[in-house]
Amino acid sequence: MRILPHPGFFMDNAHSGKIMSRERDVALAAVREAAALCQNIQAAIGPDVLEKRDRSPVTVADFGSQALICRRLAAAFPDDPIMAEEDSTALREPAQAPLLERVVAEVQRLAPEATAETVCAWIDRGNLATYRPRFWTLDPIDGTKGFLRGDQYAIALALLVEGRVRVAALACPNLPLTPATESPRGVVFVAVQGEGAWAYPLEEAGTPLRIQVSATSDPAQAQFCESFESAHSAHDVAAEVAQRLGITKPPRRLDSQAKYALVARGEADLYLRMPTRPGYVEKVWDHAAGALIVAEAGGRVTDIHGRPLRFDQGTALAENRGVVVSNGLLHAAVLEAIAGVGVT
Ligand SMILES: Nc1ncnc2c1ncn2[C@@H]1O[C@H](COP(=O)(O)O)[C@@H](OP(=O)(O)O)[C@H]1O
Ligand SMILES: [Mg+2]
Repeated sequence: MRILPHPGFFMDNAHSGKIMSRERDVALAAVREAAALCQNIQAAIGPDVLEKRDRSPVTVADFGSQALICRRLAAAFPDDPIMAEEDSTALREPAQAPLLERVVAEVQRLAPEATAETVCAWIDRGNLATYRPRFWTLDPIDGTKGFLRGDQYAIALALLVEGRVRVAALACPNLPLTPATESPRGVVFVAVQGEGAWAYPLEEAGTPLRIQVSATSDPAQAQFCESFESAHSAHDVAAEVAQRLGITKPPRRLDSQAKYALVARGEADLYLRMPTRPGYVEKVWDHAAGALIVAEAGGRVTDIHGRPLRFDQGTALAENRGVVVSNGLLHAAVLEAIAGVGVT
């Protein structure tokens, strides 16, 4: 694969750190394999699925992706618990037998030994719900709505040790490898704490590229991104914050943690996730991988009050409210604007 140069990237063949290298390699291979399953399923989604509001393709992909990743983690790190989004309870109900059959058939394309029983058992390896000193967190398909629309989605995997994200792998099958317009689609972002953030081609051949956040320091020049879905992030509130900052560029709206990736590689300067309803609490698997990738690319991640994200509270970010991601340089100004708008 041809790697297209871009000012936000630089090549580095010395990407061979030993710390966590096995975890990194396993995580990368696992999300690549799950991405192949998701791509097979997304390619077969026709307009009828959207018209009928048939969520079954994303359900099959969600379960299949989780099964494949948990299978790989179980083989490589049998003692590591996994906090993942799905569990097999609904899938095991007799009425769901046709759905389970579809999941098994998709998984078998990549893991021929799969059976209904092993698939359910792999999925249920992801049932950790409480804090552990070392655990993995997984969103098998982040951005389910984007997946169904044929837009952006991600497969997000992270290893947490003592509440800190140490390794992250984020596969974005529909995101171009680089921001260059002619770039091929499909990229995996990988970060190990202390070793920078890297963009790998989704397919196995190709050299990883180191990524960095932008150098934008004037808030008025900032490009921000936010959820496609206004139910996940208050677009009107973000617009008020943007106005206070003097931002004139319209927001880039896309699903999934691909938003973290855009900030990490300097394609966007900010990602704003403004709380919508009082009761919603963000989930660990929706942020852990993206947060390390941005931090290792030189950026900053906090909640709307400037607090670091707490990944030691179980499945929920119970101590946080909303999320603010920036290139670091803009962070203080954004938090001030949020406070000025009175977001709570
Ligand atoms: N009211 C809400 N506020 C914020 N996030 C929400 C939400 N309801 C659902 N979500 C989360 O938003 C995620 C998608 O984020 P985004 O809008 O950035 O694509 C969903 O993940 P899934 O797609 O894995 O279910 C879900 O966990
Ligand atoms: Mg998610």
